[in-house]
Amino acid sequence: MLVIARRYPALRSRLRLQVSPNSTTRIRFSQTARAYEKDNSSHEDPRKPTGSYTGVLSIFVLSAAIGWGVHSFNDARKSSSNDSLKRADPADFVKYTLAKRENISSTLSIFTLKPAEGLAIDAEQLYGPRAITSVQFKQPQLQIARSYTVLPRIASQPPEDLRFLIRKEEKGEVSGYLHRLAIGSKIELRGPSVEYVLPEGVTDVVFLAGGTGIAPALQVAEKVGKDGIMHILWANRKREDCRGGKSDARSASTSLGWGSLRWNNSPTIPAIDLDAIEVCCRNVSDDIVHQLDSMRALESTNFDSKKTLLVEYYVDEYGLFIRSVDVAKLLEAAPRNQGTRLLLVSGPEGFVSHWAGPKEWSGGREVQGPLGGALATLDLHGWQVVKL
Ligand SMILES: Cc1cc2nc3c(=O)[nH]c(=O)nc-3n(C[C@H](O)[C@H](O)[C@H](O)COP(=O)(O)OP(=O)(O)OC[C@H]3O[C@@H](n4cnc5c(N)ncnc54)[C@H](O)[C@@H]3O)c2cc1C
Repeated sequence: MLVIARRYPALRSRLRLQVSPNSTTRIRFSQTARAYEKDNSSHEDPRKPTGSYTGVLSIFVLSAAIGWGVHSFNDARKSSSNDSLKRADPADFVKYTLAKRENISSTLSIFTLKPAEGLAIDAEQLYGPRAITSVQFKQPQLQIARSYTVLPRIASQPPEDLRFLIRKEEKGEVSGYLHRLAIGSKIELRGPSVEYVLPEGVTDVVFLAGGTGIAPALQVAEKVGKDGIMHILWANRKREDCRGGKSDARSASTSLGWGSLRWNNSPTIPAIDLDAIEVCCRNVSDDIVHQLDSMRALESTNFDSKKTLLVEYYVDEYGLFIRSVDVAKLLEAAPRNQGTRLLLVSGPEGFVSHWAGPKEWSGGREVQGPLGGALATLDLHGWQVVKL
């Protein structure tokens, strides 16, 4: 039965709806508040104050009032957006409203959902510090569900909203249904399911992402942050799915030089000059390329200005494919740090199988299965491979 379920995704999810959802891991947050202490003693102005004390006092009172006002406004915003929402049990479906659907390309859209009935998926678990999570969407007529990976939050996003990158599959039951829904429709979600928990002390990540496999890559990038260096190799069938995306290898070869990146002597990833072979424009301001660019910019503002997030774009229709030889060189070039080195693979079944061999089913759950595919032929020098 499990073999049948793997071959026929629709049946697989039908089975899934009848069993309990994937176990979830509760992760505690340790919130670190940074205090910036100023030692003013060495910066005292020896000059006498020129304004009157009344003037100084009025400015002080005014600033205090504004400060209090801003504080209360923020508090009010927090309580209206978060505190009024109850956390849903991960096993129960909860209703969300489809607030926005932005078409990225002819088949890809970003869905923005808002809680509809005062219940919301537990954000602490969903965006937990080391958990890579997904959420199940229900197709109510067929009573089947499919998993989708939540995108990390962007600056303009209200905290209770959820964003997903969803491909409309040809004859896809759930993805087709979601793409047909009118704005304002209700959608039932449950979760989160924890797909993977990042180990402590990750210093290096290479992420091979195929199509929508970029969603978990974004989650990993956000969680690894500046603590490690991450290299995403993102393959798309069509340029329309990643239009505007510029590879770091290309900019490195022209302006920065590989020496300025942490992985010195880094590989001969082909300089992908996509701009030279196309004239394209971006029409969605909050698309995935934009989100990646923002993360790249954020993560290169560390003290030594070295980039900690690097992205290479590959496009099948232009004959630009990720090559095993490039992956091998990338793994080899990474410094032998003490920390954990992860080689993550995510995307459609065919993509994951090609690189790391198929995932397997065991006890009603999808498990890693043995390492196969192209990566099994490489010398991995201690890199741990994980199929997502
Ligand atoms: C953890 C996880 C996270 C995921 N995250 C995302 C994400 O962020 N974004 C995303 O777009 N997808 C994601 N997916 C994939 C997603 O869950 C669905 O598998 C995908 O949307 C297709 O579902 P569907 O119901 O639309 O298609 P299905 O109806 O399952 O069909 C899929 C394909 O199989 C074919 N097919 C279906 N039934 C049969 C049959 N009986 N015989 C032959 N062929 C058949 C269809 O024609 C179609 O091409 C994720 C999957 C997992 C497991």
